Amino acid sequence: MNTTAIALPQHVRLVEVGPRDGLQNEKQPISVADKVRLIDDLSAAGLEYVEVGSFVSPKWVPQMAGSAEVFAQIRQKAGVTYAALTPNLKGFEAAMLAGVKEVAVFAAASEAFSQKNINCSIAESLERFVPVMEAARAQGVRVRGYVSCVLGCPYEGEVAPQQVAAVARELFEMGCYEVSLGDTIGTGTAGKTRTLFEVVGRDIPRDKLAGHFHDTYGQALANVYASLLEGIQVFDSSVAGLGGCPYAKGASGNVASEDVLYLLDGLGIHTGIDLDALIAAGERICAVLGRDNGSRVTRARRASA
Ligand SMILES: CC(C)(COP(=O)([O-])OP(=O)([O-])OC[C@H]1O[C@@H](n2cnc3c(N)ncnc32)[C@H](O)[C@@H]1OP(=O)([O-])[O-])[C@@H](O)C(=O)NCCC(=O)NCCSC(=O)C[C@@](C)(O)CC(=O)[O-]
Repeated sequence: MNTTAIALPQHVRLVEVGPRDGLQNEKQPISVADKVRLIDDLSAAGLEYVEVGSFVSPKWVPQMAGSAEVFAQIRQKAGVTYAALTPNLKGFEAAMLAGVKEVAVFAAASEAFSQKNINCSIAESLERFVPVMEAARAQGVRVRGYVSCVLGCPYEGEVAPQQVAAVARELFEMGCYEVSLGDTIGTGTAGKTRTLFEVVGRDIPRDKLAGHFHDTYGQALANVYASLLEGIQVFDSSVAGLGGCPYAKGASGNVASEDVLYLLDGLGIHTGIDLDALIAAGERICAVLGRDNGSRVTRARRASA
């Protein structure tokens, strides 16, 4: 592990995945109006990137079925990227019809998770992405890439960083402008996170990598900090810590956006996001869902108010 001191970045971009990763696993129906309100609250709070939904099979992830309607109704703010997940060409075409300007493809570093999540092997998933990348290039649409299970798999256990690097490299070489490394089940620790970015960073410039940490084992903020030390400047997070993965039993939500923002604010790192507005957005959606707020910062603020 390279432990040489690295200057922390002055600016970090948060990719808000709450409306997609956060809500995709909710069992109760959530109205289009509530999703739209959440997304509009998030952009108003200063988030520059919001993952709005997915164009996946409604049989697999029913909660994302209304993504086209959500796209049609959000108030698109200038300078904000509104993205969607597309697992194949069918999803990409549906996203284009809905007016989506940026998409994400998602692969896994573990074969078993790939089968459970998208019903194909890693190699087959990468083949499916080729026509998506071609269509995206032809239409001037940017594509972000995800790799799941980068620090552990619910079915296979340990995942070697070299295995993650191989999948990430494929995504990058096929044209993903950024690859987000997902600790899907939140088992990663700070040391493993640093090693992961050191290994993947040999093939892909670090300013083309992002960290995506779930907080199942309470390690997500430590892993964000470890990633900052490795020169990573983009993090996926979910307002109020919403979420969990339908194909990773027991996985909790992403690290709460409010808590990451508190960390970054404390380090003097600029994000352009207003913490109070973000807290209000999280409280509002939690009231709609009737669930506890997963942000420690919000809970602490509430307790001291
Ligand atoms: C990938 C498939 C579609 C393969 O599913 P499949 O069953 O192998 O696909 P298929 O091509 O055989 O098609 C089966 C049916 O699905 C339809 N279909 C086919 N494609 C689409 C589409 N795009 N949109 C809508 N419908 C679609 C297709 O038309 C057909 O419909 P039928 O004839 O049975 O009525 C399926 O497995 C799927 O939708 N999986 C979704 C998985 C998902 O969304 N997981 C959560 C997101 S990933 C994640 O959360 C991790 C991440 C990114 O956050 C990072 C991390 O934390 O690790």
